[in-house]
Amino acid sequence: MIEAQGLTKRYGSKLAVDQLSFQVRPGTVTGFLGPNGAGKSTTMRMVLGLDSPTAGSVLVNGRPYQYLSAPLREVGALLDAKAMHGGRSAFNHLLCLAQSNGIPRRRVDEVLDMVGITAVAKKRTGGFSLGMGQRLGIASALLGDPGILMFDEPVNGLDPEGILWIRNLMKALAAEGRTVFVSSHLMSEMEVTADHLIVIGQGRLIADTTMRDFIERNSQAYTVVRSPQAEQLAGLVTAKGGTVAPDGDSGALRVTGPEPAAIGDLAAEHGIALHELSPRFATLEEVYMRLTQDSVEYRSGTAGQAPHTSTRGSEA
Ligand SMILES: Nc1ncnc2c1ncn2[C@@H]1O[C@H](COP(=O)(O)OP(=O)(O)OP(=O)(O)O)[C@@H](O)[C@H]1O
Repeated sequence: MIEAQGLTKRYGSKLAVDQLSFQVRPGTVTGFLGPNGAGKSTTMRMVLGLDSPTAGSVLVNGRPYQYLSAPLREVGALLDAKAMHGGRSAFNHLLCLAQSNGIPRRRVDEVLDMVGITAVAKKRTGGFSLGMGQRLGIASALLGDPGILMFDEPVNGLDPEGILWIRNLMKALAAEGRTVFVSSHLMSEMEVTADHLIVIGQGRLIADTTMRDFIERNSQAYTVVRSPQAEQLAGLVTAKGGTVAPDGDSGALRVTGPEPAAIGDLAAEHGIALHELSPRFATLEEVYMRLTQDSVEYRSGTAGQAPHTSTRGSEA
């Protein structure tokens, strides 16, 4: 468990983290989202004692990081994949870490195997690709078999196979009961990986909730309905208080108000054939862009445009 209480970090006149309070719990993947410069890395550095808070506190398993007797066995982190000695081999990099933390040598082989870089373990890390570097960084995080794992942008530089691997790894670590705290700018990836979200903007907490709640609360669900008797159905839905609009130029209707089941029942009662009845929710990206647009520090000309929607099961 990671617990931040009134966590604040000021760099000169810049308030990078502003009274953040949150808990990251075991057994789930918690996504940490926020625009560039929102304070995610600063927060993660404070969790690891690499930066000290200006005010407030952050505890790892109930204690400040500095007071953990075997830190690598309690929390493993991937913060900056390039932060390693390029002249050393992957094996030696991990061995040094293991030896200085009382971790047995065989664990080095285990984590090399887990992240799939055994074949290049004796090569100098200076020649590693970004993806191999990420895997080695993850191997370092896993070395102490810690109950808490923190990953800052872990899918950076990974190919689709690598991204899928990281997704499954994070889910598996959480399913083992570990605390998994991960930041990413890849919303589509976060949407299928994280169960819980902590969203910050300009150092302040914007949301701390489940993925499902975050999307459902902050977007209006609607149903796409396709029927050869669309006009008749539209009249019936409107009479019941629903709102009907064309769904783009697809010929389908976009119905807001009644649940899909109620629309289906209404159609059946009146002998209206349905060719499609699809519940739709906003994507995480769409909701995120809307909620964080006021706290974006660096903005390009097209940011926030062209929202997309996704088809999700009605249970989503
Ligand atoms: N050592 C530092 N000295 C001065 N300002 C800093 C320092 N570290 C971070 N900042 C500032 O604090 C703010 C938060 O930065 P931080 O790197 O934590 O954001 P972030 O959410 O991780 O951003 P990104 O998504 O771009 O990695 C930014 O405005 C940044 O410029």
